[in-house]
Amino acid sequence: MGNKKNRSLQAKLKRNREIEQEIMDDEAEMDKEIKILVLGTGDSGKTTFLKQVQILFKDGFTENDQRVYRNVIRGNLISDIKTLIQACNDLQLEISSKNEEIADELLDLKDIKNGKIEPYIYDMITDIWKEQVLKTAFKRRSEFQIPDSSHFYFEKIDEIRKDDYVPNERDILNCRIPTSGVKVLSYEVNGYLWKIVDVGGQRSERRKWIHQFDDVSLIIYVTAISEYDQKLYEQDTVNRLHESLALFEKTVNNNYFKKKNCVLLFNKFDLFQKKIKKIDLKVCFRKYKGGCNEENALNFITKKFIRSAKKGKKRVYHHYTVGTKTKDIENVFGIVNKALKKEFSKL
Ligand SMILES: Nc1nc2c(ncn2[C@@H]2O[C@H](COP(=O)(O)OP(=O)(O)OP(=O)(O)O)[C@@H](O)[C@H]2O)c(=O)[nH]1
Ligand SMILES: [Mg+2]
Repeated sequence: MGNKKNRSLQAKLKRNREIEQEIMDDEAEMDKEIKILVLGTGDSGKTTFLKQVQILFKDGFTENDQRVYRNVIRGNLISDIKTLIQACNDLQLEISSKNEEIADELLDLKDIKNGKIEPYIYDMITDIWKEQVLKTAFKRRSEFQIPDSSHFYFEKIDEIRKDDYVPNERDILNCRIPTSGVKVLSYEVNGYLWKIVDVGGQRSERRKWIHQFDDVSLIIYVTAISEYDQKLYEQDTVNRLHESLALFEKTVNNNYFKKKNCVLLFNKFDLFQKKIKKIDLKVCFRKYKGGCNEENALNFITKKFIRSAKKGKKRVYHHYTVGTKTKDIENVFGIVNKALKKEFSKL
């Protein structure tokens, strides 16, 4: 009788210990940190990805963010119009005589950072943007450097110039500020602490990457596939997609990430779809023979990237994205969870 009681007590104690251990394991798992490093060349869409994370997993943009972006958007209006006027001059696209003076005056303007632009300057930008040659220059933008989204802001200048203008999500997602240094976004989801690390992708920024290589759970590599006919901002003799492919190969095969999975985002898919109808991928890859066909071009680029990852324990998941579409990035997290599932069982 006594033995039976004793056995039952032992079993209870054993079960209690098991439960305690399960709770401890759970807590240890909860404390686990998921560090995702977002890499890629400049202008590929890394920071846009982080902005989407802020919308999806944090509370979106603060009033301070909105103020900062408003000032940048206004400042970009000036620097981008100057770039377009200069491009017209360089490409010998003649601005009509009635706007010549305006063009010269705008070219002489200093860049602004505080978001304060005189009304007559907004008027000048509005007038000159009506010039057909500026639009022609914008269409030829692969021959010089200007953000793809600049026309979006010229089109809504009447709203941007208002005293009470507050940029909406779309305005902020399209706004270009090249990253310098490292930015980390942290949040808790599914019982894990997520740390998403954004770095600058331009050549001078890449030497800072190595300081972020420890304890990485996953790499997200962003490449802008629409850039196949564009040259680097840093060196105007180098094709942007060639640079991105070479950097991907170097990154994904780096010893640090040998055993880490990678999610490869073929970004700027919207711009790619428009471009491939007119510009053959041959301008970038001489061996490509698929013509101006979206599927052929996409298959060719996808294979080039996937094949450059050496076979090993890691896996490269790929996905086509429009970085400015929140739904697209939400879908990426389905893949991210899959890629991390082995290590983080709660996902
Ligand atoms: N049309 C379009 N624009 C995009 C897409 N993804 C990003 N952009 C825009 O591309 C520009 C550059 O994006 P960023 O996220 O700043 O690029 P980045 O990789 O962080 O660049 P660096 O900080 O210089 O390394 C911004 O104006 C974005 O709005 C996309 O899929 N489609
Ligand atoms: Mg950036």
